[in-house]
Amino acid sequence: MKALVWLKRDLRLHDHAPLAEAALAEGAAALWLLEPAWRRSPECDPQHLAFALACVAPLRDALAARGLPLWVEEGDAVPVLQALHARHGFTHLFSHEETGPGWSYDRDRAVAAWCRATGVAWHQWPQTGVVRPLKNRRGWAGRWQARMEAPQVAVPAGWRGLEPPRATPLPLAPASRPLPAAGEAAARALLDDFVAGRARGYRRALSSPLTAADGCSRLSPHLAFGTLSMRQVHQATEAAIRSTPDRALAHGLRGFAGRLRWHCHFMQKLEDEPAVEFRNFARACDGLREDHFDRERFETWCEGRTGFPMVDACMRQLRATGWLNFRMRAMLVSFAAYHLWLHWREPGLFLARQFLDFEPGIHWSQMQMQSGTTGINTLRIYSPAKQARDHDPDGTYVRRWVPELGTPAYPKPIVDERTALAAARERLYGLRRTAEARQEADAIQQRHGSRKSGLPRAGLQRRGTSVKAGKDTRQQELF
Ligand SMILES: Cc1cc2nc3c(=O)[nH]c(=O)nc-3n(C[C@H](O)[C@H](O)[C@H](O)COP(=O)(O)OP(=O)(O)OC[C@H]3O[C@@H](n4cnc5c(N)ncnc54)[C@H](O)[C@@H]3O)c2cc1C
Repeated sequence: MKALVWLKRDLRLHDHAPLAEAALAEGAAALWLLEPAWRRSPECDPQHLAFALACVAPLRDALAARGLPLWVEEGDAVPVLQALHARHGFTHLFSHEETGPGWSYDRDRAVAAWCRATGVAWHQWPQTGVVRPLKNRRGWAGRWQARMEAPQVAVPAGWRGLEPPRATPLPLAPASRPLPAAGEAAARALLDDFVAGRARGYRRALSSPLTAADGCSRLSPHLAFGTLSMRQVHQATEAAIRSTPDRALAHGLRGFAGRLRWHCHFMQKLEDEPAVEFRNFARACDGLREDHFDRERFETWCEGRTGFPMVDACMRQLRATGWLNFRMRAMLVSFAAYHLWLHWREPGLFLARQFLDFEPGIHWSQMQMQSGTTGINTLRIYSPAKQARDHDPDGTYVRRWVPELGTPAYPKPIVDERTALAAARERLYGLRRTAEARQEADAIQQRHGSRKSGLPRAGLQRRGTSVKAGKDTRQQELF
């Protein structure tokens, strides 16, 4: 057997089944592809490229030290694989499963066809809790648990390289904004620091943009690029909970542990229904906003100049840093969807480029959830003024990001909140009351709703009338 390990969003040495399997081969190499389809895709930003390459560089060194060459190639998957196959005659292609955007789904189908035609055996391993293929959600949580508790895959002592590793220069990719430390060692240090103490204030810190940047784990880019496996994060968290005598730390860690499940729970939705990247979960919502897209409003929102200080502060923080906490992400989307009545797709693409941690399964599910198009969750309209009162009571955060507030340079509100929300509620509640929408909601819940959440079974009523922003911890109950 000659093996090629295709590294995708799994840029690590540890807990890596494809790399471990390749250690059994008589000859092996690894490949990381800089794909034009990725660079062209509307979700991709230079920060993603720069971060990925900063993860690839130390990984290539670590693999080379154990005899495995990591080739970095620019090009589409099939022609690159074809050329490498012609040169090295690999018999097996090893990779992790990917739950990605449409372009990666199409590319995987093309690669599968090429493998079949060429006689190369392509083996893919799961690396999260996402189950492929999945008939329904029964037993999903138990499977997630079993996967996360399975022993981590050991790092092989070495590989028999198809050729000696060479340190050719990596492509240059200037970042569009400052990046956090990249690579497996940085990811591990961040995880260790969090579970050893920083998680103590997690539950208190996560909602306010003043405290969340330090109080949250900040592991999301590492999970998105795979410098850590979900299993590593889960096991480190559970080990810390078991061993710490500090009850406050254990409490914080338990809150964090729950969110790790959400990661995979949301990704599973895209795996099960890839089209939700492009269209509404609830088809009853088709046509609701599509024909009302106001580009000027959209651009004002993107620029952080809506005249709603909390919204603008969050947008400006996000644009400057590539990260924002969950509650404020939700508020930005709710504002775009309800106050500005914008369909979620374009705002979602814009945000995908801003989020260093862009993870399609979470992202598109959340975009739709916060826009009220999933058909099953409570409509959640965030009041920017209330979020400011609750999470930035003395205005420190807003002043930091909107220094011109209170001067003529700051714009007037782009919409009248009361009128905009009244219109939004009327349209959405009117729609939800229809028999078709209710029937469809039952089907969506059967397919995508969490069985552990206590959601009503099909046929039993969902409420769907609340307009308050509740606690983040109730989020899973909603979708
Ligand atoms: C509109 C919108 C879009 C989002 N897009 C993304 C995205 O592209 N990528 C992404 O990783 N997260 C996304 N999230 C979820 C969440 O905001 C981020 O995971 C979190 O802010 C990342 O910071 P952290 O790692 O410090 O999180 P922590 O609070 O420390 O949580 C740890 C991990 O748990 C998972 N997690 C936490 N909250 C959620 C959640 N609500 N849903 C699913 N998983 C969660 C993430 O993997 C996260 O890294 C989105 C949320 C919203 C409202």
